[in-house]
Amino acid sequence: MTQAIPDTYRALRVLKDDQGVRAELQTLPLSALPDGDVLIRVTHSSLNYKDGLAVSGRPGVLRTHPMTPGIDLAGTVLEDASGRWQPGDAVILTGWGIGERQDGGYATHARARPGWLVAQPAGTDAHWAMSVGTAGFTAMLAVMALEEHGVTPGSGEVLVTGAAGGVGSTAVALLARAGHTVVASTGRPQEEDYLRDLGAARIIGRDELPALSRPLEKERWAGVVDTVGGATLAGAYASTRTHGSLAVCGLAGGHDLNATVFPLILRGVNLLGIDSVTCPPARREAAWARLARDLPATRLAAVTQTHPLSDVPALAAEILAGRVRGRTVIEIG
Ligand SMILES: C=CC(=O)SCCNC(=O)CCNC(=O)[C@H](O)C(C)(C)COP(=O)(O)OP(=O)(O)OC[C@H]1O[C@@H](n2cnc3c(N)ncnc32)[C@H](O)[C@@H]1OP(=O)(O)O
Repeated sequence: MTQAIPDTYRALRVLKDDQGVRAELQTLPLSALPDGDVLIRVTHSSLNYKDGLAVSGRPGVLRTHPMTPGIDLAGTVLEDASGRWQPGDAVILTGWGIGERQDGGYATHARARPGWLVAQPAGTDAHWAMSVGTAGFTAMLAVMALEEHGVTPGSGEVLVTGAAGGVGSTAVALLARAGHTVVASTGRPQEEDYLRDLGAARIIGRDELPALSRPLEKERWAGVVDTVGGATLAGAYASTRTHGSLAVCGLAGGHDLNATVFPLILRGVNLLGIDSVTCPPARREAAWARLARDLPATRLAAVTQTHPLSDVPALAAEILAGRVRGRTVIEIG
C-alpha cells in the first residue's frame, strides 16, 4: 500500500552554538531534507561507534551542523524521481557519508541518491537489516576480502580484534559460520561466554596480543579482522603467517601503524583495506545476499538489543565507554 508523504518529519539533530554541541529531537518541514531523488520512510537505524562520537559532539564525524546523525538506515521508498525504485520497495542504506556529510538515519524520513540503496534481501526485514547494519556489512566485506586472498577454513587460526563490539561480533559469527577457527581478542573478558556462543574457538585478552617489538614475530594468524588499529594491528601484522591476510577496518585503538615492509616482502602477507562507506554497488549487493544467507535473524537475536530513538543520546555515551555489546537497533517511531 502506498504511504502518504507528510509535510513534516521528526529527527534527532546535533546542533552547535555558543553553548556547545547538543543533540535534540526536532520536528522539521520535509523541505529541510537534503537533495536526493529517493524519499524514504525510515523505520530502523542502528548505533555504531561513529554514531556515538557524532551524537556526543566529539569531533571528526559530523562535517557540518546542524546534522541528523545515523550512519545507516532501513525503510520503505515513498517516491523516487529517477524511477529506479518503486513506492513500497524495502531498502537499506549504509555509508556514502550519511550521518557524516549528509543527514542520516536518526529521523522518520530521509532522502538519498538511487544508486546508494540496496534492496532488502528476500525473506528479511528492516529490523534484521539494522541488526546487521554498517558494522555487520563491514565485517562481511572483511571476511570476503580474506577469502578472496586465500584464507580458507583449515588454513589456521583467524584473529578478530575488538571482538565483542559490533563489527567484531559479526565477524566472529561470520567466520565461525564459514568454518574458520576463530580467536577472539577482547578488552572485555567477561564476554567469554557470549563470544563462544558466537563461535569463537578461543578468547584472548586484549593485552595478550603482543605489541610489535620486532619487524617479524612468530607466525600465528592465517587471517586477521582488525577493528582496533594502532599497536594491536602492528603486532597482528608482524605475527601473520606466510601468505596470510589482514582485513583492516577500524581504528578503535588508534590510527597509527608503526610497522615495516618485512611481512609484505618476506612472508607475502596481504594488508587489505576495508572501506564500507564507498563500497561499490555490486559488491554491496553480494555482501548483503551473503549476510541474508549466513546471518539470519535467529542467529543475530543474541547479539542484538533494540531501543527507541529517544534512547540514542544515552546509548551514545555507553558505546564510547565500551559498555555496548554486539549490535543495537534503533526503532524510529
Ligand atoms: C561500524 C563500523 C563502521 O563505522 S565502518 C565505517 C567506515 N570505517 C570507518 O569509519 C573506520 C572508523 N570506524 C571505526 O573505527 C569503528 O568505530 C570500528 C570499526 C572500530 C568499530 O565500530 P563498532 O560499532 O563495532 O564499535 P564498538 O564500540 O561496538 O566496538 C569497538 C571494539 O574495539 C574495542 N576498543 C575500543 N577502544 C580500544 C582500544 N583503545 N584498544 C583496543 N580495543 C579498543 C572495544 O572495546 C570493542 O571491542 P572489545 O571486544 O569490547 O574490546
